[in-house]
Amino acid sequence: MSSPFLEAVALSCERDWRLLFEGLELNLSPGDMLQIAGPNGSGKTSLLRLLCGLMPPTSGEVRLKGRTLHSQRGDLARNLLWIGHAAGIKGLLSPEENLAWLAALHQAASREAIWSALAAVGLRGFEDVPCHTLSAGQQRRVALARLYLNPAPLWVLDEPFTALDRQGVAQLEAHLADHCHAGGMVVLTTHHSLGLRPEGYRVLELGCGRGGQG
Ligand SMILES: Nc1ncnc2c1ncn2[C@@H]1O[C@H](COP(=O)(O)OP(=O)(O)OP(=O)(O)O)[C@@H](O)[C@H]1O
Repeated sequence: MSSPFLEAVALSCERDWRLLFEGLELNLSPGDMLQIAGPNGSGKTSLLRLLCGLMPPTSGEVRLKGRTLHSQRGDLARNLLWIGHAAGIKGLLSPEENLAWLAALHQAASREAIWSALAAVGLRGFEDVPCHTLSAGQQRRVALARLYLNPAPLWVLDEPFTALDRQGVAQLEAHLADHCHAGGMVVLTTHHSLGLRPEGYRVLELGCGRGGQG
């Protein structure tokens, strides 16, 4: 049997001497969407950071296509797109400039592709204004435009619905579901109840002792 695309094996995470979770197991294969749920401080963001290799686990390991994450750092950018809780964009740069350098971390994008991604998230006409002049929801939309540019199969998203209006939430839900239907994968945290759930949707609840996906 082939390995899952992403797998966490006996994962434990301790921060500031506090054990957030231990023995956590999860796996993702094409088409899957995994929502990490749990109360504030239960370790959702910490888990996403472990899955992206942004910090090491206290014990256990994360495997990408059957191989431990730290042995294949070079492949990570091709396989995984991380969008953190903060929009992660530079206020002095325009949406186009932000997306150009963020895309270049994975694969350079043409100006046409960037403008079309910005149009897809409703930012036509805002391509070249400094991002600090945009509203919170518009800044979030700039970050989310990366989901229209990046070919990585696995998207890891920390609170992606933050600051979006109702139309933005519906559009993002549809885009995530389309990605999964096309064989992509999504891991996300959100306190929002997803209205649109692809077939491979599951929830992993933190904050109730040992981890494990339900
Ligand atoms: N940089 C850090 N250094 C030390 N401890 C941290 C750090 N970041 C988070 N923690 C601690 O780890 C615990 C879990 O934080 P985390 O951000 O993973 O929770 P969360 O479930 O995502 O919370 P929320 O729902 O509020 O976003 C918290 O107790 C927090 O204080």
